[in-house]
Amino acid sequence: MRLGGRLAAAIEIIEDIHTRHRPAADALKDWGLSHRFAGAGDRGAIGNIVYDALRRRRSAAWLFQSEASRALALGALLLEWGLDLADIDAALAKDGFSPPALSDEERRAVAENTLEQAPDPVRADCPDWCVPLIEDAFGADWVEETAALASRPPLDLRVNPLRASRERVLQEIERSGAGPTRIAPNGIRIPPILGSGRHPNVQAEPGFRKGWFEVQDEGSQLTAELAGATTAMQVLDYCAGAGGKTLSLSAAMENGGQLFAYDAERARLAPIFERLRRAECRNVQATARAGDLEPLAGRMDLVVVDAPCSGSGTWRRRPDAKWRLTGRQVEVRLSEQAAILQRASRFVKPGGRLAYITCSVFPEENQGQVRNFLEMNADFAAVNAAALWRDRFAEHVARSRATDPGLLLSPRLTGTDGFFFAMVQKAV
Ligand SMILES: C[S@@+](CC[C@H](N)C(=O)[O-])C[C@H]1O[C@@H](n2cnc3c(N)ncnc32)[C@H](O)[C@@H]1O
Repeated sequence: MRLGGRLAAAIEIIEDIHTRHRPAADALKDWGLSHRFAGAGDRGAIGNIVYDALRRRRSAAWLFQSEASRALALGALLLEWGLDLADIDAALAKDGFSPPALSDEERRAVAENTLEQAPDPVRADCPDWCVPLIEDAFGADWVEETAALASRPPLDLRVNPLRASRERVLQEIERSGAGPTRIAPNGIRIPPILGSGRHPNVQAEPGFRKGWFEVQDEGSQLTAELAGATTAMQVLDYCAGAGGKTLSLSAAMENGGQLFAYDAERARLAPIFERLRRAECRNVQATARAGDLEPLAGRMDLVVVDAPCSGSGTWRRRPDAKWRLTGRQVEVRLSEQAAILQRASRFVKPGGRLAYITCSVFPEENQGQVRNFLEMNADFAAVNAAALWRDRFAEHVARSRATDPGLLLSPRLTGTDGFFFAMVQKAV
């Protein structure tokens, strides 16, 4: 397929996402199944147009003064693919499968509506209702910070030090353009792809099957590092999910101590068993039965709560979620988080710590939640997260944003997904 046909496919898929309110990944998968002639390169390029259109939806709509799927897809090419109108004209003219050529009205709209004149929420590419929340998080920088959440993400890997060194993994994937991450000690980054390119399928590498590395955003790696798990500890990962942080914690514990991985949803936890086996993590017991945790009450050195959240820090990777999210869903998350924090805190021993992590940038899910917890639990006090960061990542002190309590990571500050980290300690 050439660019014209790929553009036509992307328009069809964006239409499907909007009219049927479906996740982008599902719409792309269905399109692939019903267009089996399209190769992997075509599907990758079409996916890039769709995801770019969703990331830059308001900017694209502003340029064309239209919310139509066609405007969003064309906007993606102008805003993210480095093409101009002449490039698009040439691509459409060459390909019989192209959508109709640009109209005079479309050309006039693009000429008249530059992004410099656009209102802040348009340049930030976020829904209006989120603006007060994001402004509260980032103050005067909120437009630039939110715009960075609308950029293409890198592909980050975490090397498993139980199985391999970073140098060894870098050698294995050297053709991918990978290099060490800037901050995380075990991280590898393959930079964001350009245009129609695709990240390599790293999970097909022999090293992946041998447990040398996992796919994990650098921000997730950093929050797991900050939790400070060490060899002899008793640790509970209370919202373990598929185990991204569990694997990091197990490696930090050098397979020593005991690590309990719990998730209330059996299906979410299911992939952890294979991942633990592959990574040769031998200090982990995983369960979805809350009753199994009872003997651990009051005995944990460290409890990690990687709470369910709005996911607003991951909008680079899941831009469709940005437009589906509602204030009501955030409210539901807020009450879940408060309940989980309370329940998980029962397992902390006197003098032990609880790390609270989200992949949200909204203060009410983050420092607001921790403040409420501290108000209701006088036997806990905040640990200085900025000092923890300084101790571990001394060369990168200026990067994270201190909150009260906790700290925030973001694409613009740390080059990672948006993550919040806070630590509280129980009185002895
Ligand atoms: C952000 S995800 C965890 C991601 C995981 N820690 C990782 O690094 O891959 C949040 C998890 O919390 C789980 N969860 C939701 N409600 C819960 C509850 N009441 N108790 C424990 N886990 C819960 C969800 O099933 C989900 O897997």
